[in-house]
Amino acid sequence: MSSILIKNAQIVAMDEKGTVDTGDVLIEGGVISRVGGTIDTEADKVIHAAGKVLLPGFVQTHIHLCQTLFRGRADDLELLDWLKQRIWPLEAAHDEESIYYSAMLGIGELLRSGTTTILDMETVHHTDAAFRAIEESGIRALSGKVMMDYGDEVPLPLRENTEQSLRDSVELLEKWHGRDNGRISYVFCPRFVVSCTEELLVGVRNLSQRYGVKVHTHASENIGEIALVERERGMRNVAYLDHIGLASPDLILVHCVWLDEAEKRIIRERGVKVTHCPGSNMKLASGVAEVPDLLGRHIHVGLGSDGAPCNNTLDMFSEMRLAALAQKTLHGPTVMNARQVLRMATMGGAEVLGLEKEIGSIEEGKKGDLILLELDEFHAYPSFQADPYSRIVYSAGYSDVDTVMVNGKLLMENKSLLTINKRNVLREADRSIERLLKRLPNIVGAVGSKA
Ligand SMILES: N[C@@H](CCSC[C@H]1O[C@@H](n2cnc3c(=O)[nH]cnc32)[C@H](O)[C@@H]1O)C(=O)O
Ligand SMILES: [Zn+2]
Repeated sequence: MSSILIKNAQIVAMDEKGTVDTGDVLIEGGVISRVGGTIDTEADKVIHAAGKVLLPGFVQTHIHLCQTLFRGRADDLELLDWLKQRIWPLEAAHDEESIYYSAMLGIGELLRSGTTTILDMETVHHTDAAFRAIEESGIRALSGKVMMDYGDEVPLPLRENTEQSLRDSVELLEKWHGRDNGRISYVFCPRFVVSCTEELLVGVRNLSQRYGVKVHTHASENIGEIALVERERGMRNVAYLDHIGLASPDLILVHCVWLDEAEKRIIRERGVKVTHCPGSNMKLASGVAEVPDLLGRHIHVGLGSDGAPCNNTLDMFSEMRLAALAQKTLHGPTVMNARQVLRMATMGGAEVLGLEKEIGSIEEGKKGDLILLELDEFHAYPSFQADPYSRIVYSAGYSDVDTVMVNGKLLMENKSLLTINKRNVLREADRSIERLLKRLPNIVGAVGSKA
């Protein structure tokens, strides 16, 4: 049984009590076995962490690894142009290799900046390649192929047959769900109501119940979407999802910017989970989700950066900052304080994923998903009696993360990734997007070379 002993860290535990304490943490067999005080024991590895901050790894509850290769290729566009002229054609041009490097590029960025768990929505095809990247990298992930079987504007290569979409999903589920002692999970990912038939959504509901697997979808991101759903399905978006039986504790809705009172009640009463993506919502001008209101209703809300082309980083520090500042602009400076935001980035995300007993805080019995921040820098000083939450949320950043572990396995040490060959991934990401852009005109004639 391998063990890691972390010595003299400032432990910001993110437990219910809000423990902040300087001391040692022992991880044995991938699990946190002791927290706090001085632990004098032998360990396979000892990390001297004096002056560093020990945190639970960040949990991001909405990512599109398959879109990391499209970073910077869909900026400053109207949302539907963003989606239909750029993202869908680009996704349609993916092959196994480009999916793999898109995922590796994204995971490299996520681990480098302290994210240890993700909820990831892939594209229609080649999802095996994303799972391979997830498996090799060591990140904790729930992932699934996107499902879309409806809509004239969906490019043909992405437009699925209903039965086939369900079958392909189950095939991936049977192959990947529960891999590596549950580090990898499958999740059903119908893209959003506007691109799914009712038959598909009901099929997803039945399979989710049969296999005990979660469902993740975009919902109520923009005004046009909810109007379209209301026109076509005769109900508001979340009300419709409830009507067809999808609203349950296993449903994770991302965005939820445009909810009415009845929909908020549905979410609360059915135990539906919510993901907030402030960077994406601001960049695509979707609106500002009513997060303080949702939290006030005891709805579980996690944070995510969405795909690289609508953010454009996958950095949780940036997302935390935006989550706080966006609400202050609207509701005054006292809402969304630093501790609340950090909770959303850790325990809040764990609750959204149903993993609150396993990750999200530093407590005995939880998995060794931990990060260390090295804050010995101008931007994080003075450190004298500094409020740790303020320091982490408002001052710290991407490059301060220096150690990352998942399941007690070191994935980054001294700012160097151990499971990902950075040089190779950067080079192959460039080659992959170059080849993908060459394929693009053949796949979707309508898309110009600028895409
Ligand atoms: N990041 C996400 C979604 C971006 S599209 C943003 C929103 O546009 C919505 N949408 C898609 N097609 C239409 C449409 O034809 N009219 C109005 N809204 C749409 C859709 O529901 C989604 O919430 C992704 O990569 O899939
Ligand atoms: Zn998204």
